[in-house]
Amino acid sequence: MTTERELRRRIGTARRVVVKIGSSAITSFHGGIRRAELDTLADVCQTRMTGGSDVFVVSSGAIGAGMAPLGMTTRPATLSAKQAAASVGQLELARAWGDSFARYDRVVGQVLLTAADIGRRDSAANAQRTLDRLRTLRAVPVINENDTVATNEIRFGDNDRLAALVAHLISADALILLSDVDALYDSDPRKGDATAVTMVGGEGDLDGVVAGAGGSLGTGGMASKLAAARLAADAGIPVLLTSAERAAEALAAEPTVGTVFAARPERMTARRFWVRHAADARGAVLLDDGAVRAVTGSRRSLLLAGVTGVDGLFHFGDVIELHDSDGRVVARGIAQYDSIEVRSRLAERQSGTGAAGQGRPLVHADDLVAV
Ligand SMILES: Nc1ncnc2c1ncn2[C@@H]1O[C@H](COP(=O)(O)OP(=O)(O)O)[C@@H](O)[C@H]1O
Ligand SMILES: N[C@@H](CCC(=O)OP(=O)(O)O)C(=O)O
Repeated sequence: MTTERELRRRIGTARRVVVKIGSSAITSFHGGIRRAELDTLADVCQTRMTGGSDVFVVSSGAIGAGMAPLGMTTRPATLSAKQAAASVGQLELARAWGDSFARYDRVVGQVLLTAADIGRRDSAANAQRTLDRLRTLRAVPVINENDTVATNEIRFGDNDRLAALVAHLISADALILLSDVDALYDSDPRKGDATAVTMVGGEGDLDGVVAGAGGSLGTGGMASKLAAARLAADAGIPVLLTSAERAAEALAAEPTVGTVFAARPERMTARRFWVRHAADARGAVLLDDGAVRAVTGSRRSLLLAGVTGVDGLFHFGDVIELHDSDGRVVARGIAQYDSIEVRSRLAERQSGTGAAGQGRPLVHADDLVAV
C-alpha cells in the first residue's frame, strides 16, 4: 500500500502532467477572464516545464469568458446560449493563454475535443498524435471541450472527465485538478464546518464524504471531480486536487497541499479501460436478473439466453451497454453479434423456433466490465 508521502512524491516528480483548471479559478461573473490568475498559472506550469516535465493544460472557462462580452449577467441555461457564450469565450481564452505563455516564448496549441472524438479509436488516436506532436514542438497544448458542437447527449458534461480521459490518452503520470476549493472535504465547506481529506487510497476512504454541487461558474461540482479521480485511478494515474491559488505548491516537487488520490495498483488494461470509460456505446441490451448476476457478480460471459431486449443499431466489435430490467447500466462490453442478429435470435426464441441461448456469447467475459 502506497503511503501518502510516496504518492505525493510520485505526483511531484511526474514527467507528464495534465493540469485541469476550473472556470471558477480563472473567470469571474462580470469581468470575464482573470488575467492575473491566468498569468500566475502559466508561471507555475512554465516552472514545472523548466524542471523537465511536459505539461498539458485542460482549461475550462470558455462559457465564463464569453458571458461579459455578450452582456450576459447570469450563467446561460440553454444549450444554444452556452454554445454561443463558449464560442465567443473560447477565442478570448485561447488568446489569454497564448499571451501568458508568450512571456516565456512559448506558443500554445488549442485542442478542442468532444466525447465522440475520444470515443472513436481513429479520432482518439489522431488527437493523441496531435497532442504528442505539440509536446515535441515545445508548444503547450490548451485543451477544452468543443462546446459549440457538443450536444447534450454527447457532452463530456464536465472538464474533469475530459481531463482524466486526456490523461489516459497521453499516458500521463499525474493529473492535477485546480478548482476554487483547496481540498476534498467530508461535506461542502461552503455550507458549514467540514474536515479536509488529505488522501484517498480507495473507495473506503470516501465513506461518509458528501460530494456536493459546484459554484455558480463551475459545472460538475465535487461529484464530477471524484468521478474523474476514479477514472484516472483505473488508468493507473494518481490525482491531486486543490485550489488554483495553491497551484505553485501543487506542482512543486513534493506537493503538500490538497487531496491526493491513489491509482489502482494494477492499471486496467487499455482494452478494458476503453470499454469501461472511453468508447462510445452504440447500443444496449436488456438483461434478465440471472444474467445481471452472472455478469456483475460472477464476471461470466453474457449469453444470448439472458438477453430480453435490444436497443439501437450495433455491429460486431462495437461497445454496447448492458442494462438491468430497470434500465440501469450495469456493465459495458464488446458485442460479438450485430444487433440485427440478436433481434432475430430473440424473435426465434419467442416464437419457439430457435434456441437463443446456444452458440458463442454475446459479450465474452474478457471484454466485459461492470459499471
Ligand atoms: N465535499 C466537498 N469538498 C469540497 N468541495 C465541495 C464538496 N462538495 C461540494 N463542493 C463544492 O465544489 C466546488 C468545486 O466544483 P466546481 O464549482 O464545479 O469547480 P470547477 O469550476 O473547478 O470545476 C467547490 O467550490 C465546493 O464548494
Ligand atoms: N467547456 C466548458 C467547461 C465546463 C466545465 O467543466 O467547467 P468546470 O466545472 O469549471 O471545469 C467551458 O469552457 O466553459
